Amino acid sequence: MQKYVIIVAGGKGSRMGTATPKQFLELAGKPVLMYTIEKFAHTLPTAKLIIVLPEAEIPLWESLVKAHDFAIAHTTTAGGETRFHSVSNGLKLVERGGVVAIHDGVRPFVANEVIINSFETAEKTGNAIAAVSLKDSIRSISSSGSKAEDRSAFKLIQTPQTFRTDLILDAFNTAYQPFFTDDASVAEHAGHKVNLIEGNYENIKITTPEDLKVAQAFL
Ligand SMILES: Nc1ccn([C@@H]2O[C@H](COP(=O)(O)OP(=O)(O)OP(=O)(O)O)[C@@H](O)[C@H]2O)c(=O)n1
Ligand SMILES: C[C@](O)(CO)[C@H](O)COP(=O)(O)O
Repeated sequence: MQKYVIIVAGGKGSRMGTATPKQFLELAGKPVLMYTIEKFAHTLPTAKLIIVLPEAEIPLWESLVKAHDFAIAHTTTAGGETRFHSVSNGLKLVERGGVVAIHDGVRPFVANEVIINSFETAEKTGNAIAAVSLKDSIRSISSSGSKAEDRSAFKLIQTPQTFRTDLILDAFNTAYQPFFTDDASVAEHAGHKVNLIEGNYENIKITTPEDLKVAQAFL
């Protein structure tokens, strides 16, 4: 089966608060997005890599590719208003009959084993969604205050979220809903049972400034 990887890097990074979107910020002299692409390229050398970028930042990416002599073959496409729209644009470059991992460009520390397991599981079952258990206590919040909850009833959801391409192409053939915060929610909305696989705790989503300090430590 042909393997595809869609790396979504079409966001603005508003919570990071930097003028340059976080996916292009450098860690030890190299943009975050290059680390993420390298991880997939080295783990799955035959996969087709599709990188979704903010339309206005495509020239910036092209200049970074030149400046860093970045030689990994990939196709770029423009993102959309939300992550759902960016994934939809990436899926336009994917054929039926394959398997596709959808991964956040700002999660450079995904483990090789997680990537491999996600493809093996998705090929067998239709989908594989990386997740980890909570380490902190949790409380639900309501107008009357807060209440302790059973953390074993919850998981933190990561990417990659990997699917047979027929399943996810059909699932994304729907109107955007605000609760589509990831690809699993789109597949579930289309009636599919979501299969969780073990993620890795280093696989943080670089979102706010302190995450950059953690990322430095993981290099
Ligand atoms: N319209 C969008 C929004 C997000 N993403 C990508 O989805 C991933 C996870 O999103 P998030 O961390 O929320 O990134 P941003 O939307 O850029 O951040 P913020 O919400 O702080 O603006 C990121 O790699 C981001 O670039 C995307 O491709 N297109
Ligand atoms: C896809 C995701 O990374 C899974 O945890 C997450 O849902 C993205 O959320 P965000 O609202 O774009 O930060």
